[in-house]
Amino acid sequence: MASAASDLSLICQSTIAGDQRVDLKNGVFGRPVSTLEFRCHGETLKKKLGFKVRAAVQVGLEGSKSKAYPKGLEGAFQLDVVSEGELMEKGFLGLRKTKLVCTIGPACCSLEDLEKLALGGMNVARLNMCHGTREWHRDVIRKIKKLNEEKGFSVSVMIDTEGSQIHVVDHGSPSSVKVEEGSVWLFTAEQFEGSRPFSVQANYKGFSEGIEVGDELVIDGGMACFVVIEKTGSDLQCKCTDPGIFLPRAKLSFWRDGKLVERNYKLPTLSTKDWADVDFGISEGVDFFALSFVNHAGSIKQLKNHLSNKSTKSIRVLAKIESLEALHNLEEIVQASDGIMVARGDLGVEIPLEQIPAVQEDIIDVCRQLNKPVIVASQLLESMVEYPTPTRAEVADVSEAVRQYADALMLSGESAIGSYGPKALSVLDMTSSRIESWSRQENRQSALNHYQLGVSLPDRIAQQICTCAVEMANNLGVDAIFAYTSHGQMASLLSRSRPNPPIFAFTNDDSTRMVLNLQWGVISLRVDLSDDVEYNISKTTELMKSKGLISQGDVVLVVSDVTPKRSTPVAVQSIQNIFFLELQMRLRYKFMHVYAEWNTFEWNTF
Ligand SMILES: Nc1ncnc2c1ncn2[C@@H]1O[C@H](COP(=O)(O)OP(=O)(O)OP(=O)(O)O)[C@@H](O)[C@H]1O
Ligand SMILES: CC(=O)C(=O)O
Ligand SMILES: [K+]
Ligand SMILES: [Mg+2]
Repeated sequence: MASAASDLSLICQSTIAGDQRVDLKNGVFGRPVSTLEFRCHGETLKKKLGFKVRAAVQVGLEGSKSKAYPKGLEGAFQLDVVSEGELMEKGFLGLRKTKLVCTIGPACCSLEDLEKLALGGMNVARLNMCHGTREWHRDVIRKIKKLNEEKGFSVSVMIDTEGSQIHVVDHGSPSSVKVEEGSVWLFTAEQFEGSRPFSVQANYKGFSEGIEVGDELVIDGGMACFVVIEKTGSDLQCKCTDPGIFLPRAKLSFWRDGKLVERNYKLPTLSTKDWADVDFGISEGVDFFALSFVNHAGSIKQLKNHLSNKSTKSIRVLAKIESLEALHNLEEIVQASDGIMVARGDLGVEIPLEQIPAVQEDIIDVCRQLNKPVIVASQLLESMVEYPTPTRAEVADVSEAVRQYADALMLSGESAIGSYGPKALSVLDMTSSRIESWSRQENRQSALNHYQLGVSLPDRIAQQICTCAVEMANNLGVDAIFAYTSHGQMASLLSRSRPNPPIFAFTNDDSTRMVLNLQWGVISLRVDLSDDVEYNISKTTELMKSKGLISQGDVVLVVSDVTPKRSTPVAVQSIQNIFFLELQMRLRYKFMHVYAEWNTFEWNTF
């Protein structure tokens, strides 16, 4: 261990040819800090390390018995029952990495149905505020919390706001209305009761602003098409050019010369109803808000600001990318948010469908660069709303999203109103596990084109350490990565590099535990952490062992962002100096937790 103290070089066995050097000499206050160095040593080092790491955990386990644990560490150890069962049954590499989100609706809102979904691997339950009453939503949230508490699940709750969008008013008429070619329809904002033949009410009176005769009106991204033949005031007479059907709340978009007519309706991203839904979500202790029809970073910042004033717990804000404008402002939106949903349903109303696959891949890529979790949503298994098996094309679509390393996949109508919700969930579960395993075998982990996330030195160090830790974990073939993390930052940085082994994130913060549910490859556990990392490692290893979750010979790589308390008081006059030293300690400290696993235990073993 002592050898690490003065020389801050991290030597990492790597199969990548050539030297990789990360220079941290820019330093703090103009003084050099140190150098992290990754060297490629080939087979010799690999063997040696492999053996020592293996020996290490065994020694760690034996040695831990004689240690007195600090107060607090004896407490709770919460791993959700589903991950525990999966781990027992399939081992570390059998744990699914891709997370699953289910939309809750009338078909799955009983306690029994929710339990079935939880058992089937639902990580996050989504409530769409477009549908259902306040009481219904409250009831569902409470049932999920009850299941978590009483049955040991760890299902997070997401509220998806209604947002503002131009659509057809639902008059409670038949679930679909046929549109024949050549038929002429009136589109109006004028309110009427019940259904009127060949008349459609739009939900917003400015729906036809800027629209001209000759423009194309597309229903739900192509369910039916019209051409505008007459405009009187805000009313439009439209003739059907491509027959199809109207579904309830069908969405309207206008096109001219093959391009979307982009109009600024000045509709708020968060309406009065949305704000009321947000406050309801806060009071019910939800974990995520997914903000519909985000167009720029401002609305995300506004909501985050509101949450930091109103909520005692940390609630994450996801931006739904479902408009052309959002695509124009993608990077600033991703930066401002805590995660993204690729909302392909509404996105397909604003961009041609054939562009969706490429746009999806681009969004996922930006999210990984900027280290934000991303959900791929809508129509993944649409045919399963009605049928018990998916189409081959749907399975291919799911596989593609997994292969692109999306953090999570989402069911909408399949679980909310379909007859085969749990079956659809198991299709997602099995398909993701299969593709993940194939990706590992094919060694398809593409090196991240490393976007520098942090600006400050500690942030840059954390990023380098996590990237390197994942490379080590993959190259050494370790069984699991343990991360000790208060706010989840370290766990998320590890997830960003999509390691082969699962990441067990031990956290002392309940909300961190729940929000990590959306992060690829992370299994979060609630434990009482000490500020002594050595004890954290010994204790959690022992607890995992006592539950039969790890055994002799397993190789675990440890990363920690829980830093020790300073034992000496800060002298104000030499504050610069102390900051410098502290940072060095921190660097050394973190560094040692990637490194220490072989260095410390080398010392223990021999
Ligand atoms: N709470 C609910 N109550 C009744 N029906 C629901 C509920 N949630 C979803 N649904 C049904 O499931 C379908 C798919 O759900 P989804 O959440 O994708 O809705 P959506 O209306 O397409 O809107 P969004 O664009 O916000 O996702 C909806 O069209 C609706 O019929
Ligand atoms: C999920 C959603 O809102 C959409 O796909 O439009
Ligand atoms: K919504
Ligand atoms: Mg939508």
